[in-house]
Amino acid sequence: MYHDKRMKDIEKKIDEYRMKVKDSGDLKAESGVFDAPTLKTLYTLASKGIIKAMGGVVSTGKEADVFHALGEDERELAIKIYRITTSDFQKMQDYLIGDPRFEGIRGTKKDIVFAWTKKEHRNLERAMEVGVRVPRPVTSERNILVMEFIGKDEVPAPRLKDVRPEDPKGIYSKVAEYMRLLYQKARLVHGDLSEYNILLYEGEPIIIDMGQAVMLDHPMSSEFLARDIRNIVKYFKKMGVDCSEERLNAYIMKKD
Ligand SMILES: Nc1ncnc2c1ncn2[C@@H]1O[C@H](COP(=O)(O)OP(=O)(O)OP(=O)(O)O)[C@@H](O)[C@H]1O
Ligand SMILES: [Mg+2]
Repeated sequence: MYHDKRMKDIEKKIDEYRMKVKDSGDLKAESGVFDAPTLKTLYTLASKGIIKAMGGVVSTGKEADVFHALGEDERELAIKIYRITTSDFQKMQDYLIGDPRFEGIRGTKKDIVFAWTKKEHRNLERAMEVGVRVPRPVTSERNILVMEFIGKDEVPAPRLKDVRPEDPKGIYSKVAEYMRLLYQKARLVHGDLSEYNILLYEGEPIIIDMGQAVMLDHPMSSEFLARDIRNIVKYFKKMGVDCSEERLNAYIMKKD
């Protein structure tokens, strides 16, 4: 076949990954991520020319694994692969409910994970459109989201959690502005915002992990916002920034 080589490269990378996984005795990751349908989806993305080569694992988690990859023009990509077998469907369904964009998504676990992947893609697009710095989404296909890799030469940017920012006050102001833009312009609440889901790249905060973000008319959106505010204020207070939940809330709510 004409795209044989590309596929072989991907296969090889995946085999290497499997080997690594086997060596560490962690078979869960292996069976959870690269099931046959996921492999097929990776092949589809490769045959469309979106993925040129798979790289190493960036992160393995409960719901998803993130890999490094190369795309067109050697551009670095992050490939987020949601697990079909081990994801928390109940939770996903709760977050999909009340979202007019995904009304009536029921069906199999697979359908829910696919809708979830698309939801993260759309949320990233929406956030980007209103000026929030997020990884630029490239495409999504079934349970795989392809996006801009935040980092350089296969090294991902650290999470806020992993570093002590030089200018915590400046970073706080940006994060507060992003929360406000999300709320006022995109009509979204992140829903899992904390130092775990903000990367620091070239001195700039970048918001990630938007799968669970909900629109303002979601029944839990106020609670999610209150929790996001609590997390952010707690973290930046620890970094010595003068901030409070009340003031951040007022700033987010302020209409201009
Ligand atoms: N676009 C990206 N560029 C670089 N690194 C990324 C990117 N997206 C995610 N990562 C890395 O992968 C990790 C997990 O990604 P993310 O937070 O989106 O998944 P998650 O839903 O939290 O997964 P889980 O909660 O199951 O671990 C992040 O903490 C970050 O280190
Ligand atoms: Mg995360």
